[in-house]
Amino acid sequence: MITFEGVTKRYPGGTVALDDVSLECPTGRITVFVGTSGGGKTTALRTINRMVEPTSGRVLIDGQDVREKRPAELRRGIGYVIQHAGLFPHRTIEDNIATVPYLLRWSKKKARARAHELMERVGLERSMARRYPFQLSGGQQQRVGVARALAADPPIMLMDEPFSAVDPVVRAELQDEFLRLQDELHKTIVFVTHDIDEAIKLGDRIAVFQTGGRLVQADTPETLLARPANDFVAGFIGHDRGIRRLSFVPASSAPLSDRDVLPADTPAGRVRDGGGEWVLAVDADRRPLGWAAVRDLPASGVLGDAPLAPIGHAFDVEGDSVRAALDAAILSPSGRAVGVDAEGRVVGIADQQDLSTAIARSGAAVAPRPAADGAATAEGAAGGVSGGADAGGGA
Ligand SMILES: Nc1ncnc2c1ncn2[C@@H]1O[C@H](COP(=O)(O)OP(=O)(O)OP(=O)(O)O)[C@@H](O)[C@H]1O
Repeated sequence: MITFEGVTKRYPGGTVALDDVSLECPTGRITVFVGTSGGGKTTALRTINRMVEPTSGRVLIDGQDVREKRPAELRRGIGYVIQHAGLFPHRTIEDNIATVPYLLRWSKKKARARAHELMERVGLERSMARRYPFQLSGGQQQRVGVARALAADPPIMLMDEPFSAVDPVVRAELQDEFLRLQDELHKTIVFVTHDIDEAIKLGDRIAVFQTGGRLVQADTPETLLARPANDFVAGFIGHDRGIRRLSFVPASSAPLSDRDVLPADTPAGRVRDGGGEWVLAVDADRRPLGWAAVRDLPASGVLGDAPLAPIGHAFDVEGDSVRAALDAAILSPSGRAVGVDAEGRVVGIADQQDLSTAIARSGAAVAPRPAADGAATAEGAAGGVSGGADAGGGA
C-alpha cells in the first residue's frame, strides 16, 4: 500500500503543485491519477520514488516513510515508465531492457535472458533484441519501456502517461495487454493520464486532481461515475457518464425472452398467425440465423425460406455489460438484442425496455447529485478522498 499523508509541494515562487493530499493506493491494484493539466498528477507520482520531495507531509510504502531509504535503493523496487518511453538511443533493445539488472551487477548472460523473457511478455518479437530504439514504432518503444521497468521485478510501477504518444488503435492494444499483464503480475501500479476513458478502463481506483494540486475525489470507477463529488468531477467525467456507467452493469441482469426465438423449420403460416413484428430464426443448435419481418413471411413454406436480416452483434449474456447489450439492440433491425452463451447459442432476446428495466434495477439510471449547498458537496468529496465504504474495491 502506498499512502499519502497530507502531502504538500510548494515550489519556490509560490506554485502549489500539491495541496495537502491524503490518499491510499492499494497493493496489487491500479490507481489512476487524472485531472486538469497542471493539477499535480506527475508531482504526486514523483513523490513516491523521491524524484520530488514534499514540502510537508509524508509518503509511506507499506507503512515505511520513503525518506528512510536512499533514493537509489528505493527506486530499485519501483519501476518507472514515461511517455515516449525515454529509451537510451545508443543502446540495443535488449540492453535497454536490461538496464536495471546491469546496475544490479547481474551477469550479461542472465540480464539478457531476462530481457528476452520480458520481450515475450510484453509482445515483442525476439528478433528485435539487437535493434536500436529508432528502428521501432512508437507503440513498440512503449512496450520496451514497460519491459525495462519490469526487469528487476519491482513490486511497484509508476507510469506517467505511458500510452499517450501513440495512435488510438495502438493505444487500445497497449492498454489491453497491460491489463492482461497485470492480471498475471499483480503489481501495485500508479498510473497518470489525462484521459478519463483510459482511467475508467484501467483503474481499480481513480484519484481526480484539480488545479492547485487538490485531490477532489478518490474512488472506484463505478462510484466516481455514480456519485461525482462535485461539479468539477462531474464535468471532467463528461455528460455521457450515464452511458459509461452501463459498462459496469452486467448484461445477465437483463430479463430475456425466447418467445420470438423460433427454429428455422417452423411453418411460416404459423408464425404469421402468431402476430408480432419480428422473429429470430435459429438453427437446430439454437445458433442465430437472422431476423425475419413477420409481415414479409410467405403464406406457405418455413421460416428459414424468408429473407433474413443479419443480427449484427449478439451480446454475451455472461460476459458482457448492459452497455454492450444496449448497443446491440440499437443497431439491430428489430430493435432487440440477441443474447448468446459462450458457445454462441441463443439464450434469449431483450428489447430496449428490458434493458431499461435492468438499468433501473441496478440503480445506474439514478445518479444522485450532492445536495445543492456547498457543505454537502465538500462532505461528499471528503468521503471519497478518505476512501469511503468501498476503499480498495474495484472491477
Ligand atoms: N520544477 C518545478 N518548478 C516549479 N513549478 C513546477 C515544477 N514542476 C511542476 N511545477 C508546477 O506544478 C504544477 C503541477 O505540475 P504537474 O506536472 O504535477 O501537473 P500535471 O497534473 O502532471 O500536469 P500535466 O497533465 O500537464 O502533465 C504546475 O503548475 C507546474 O507548472
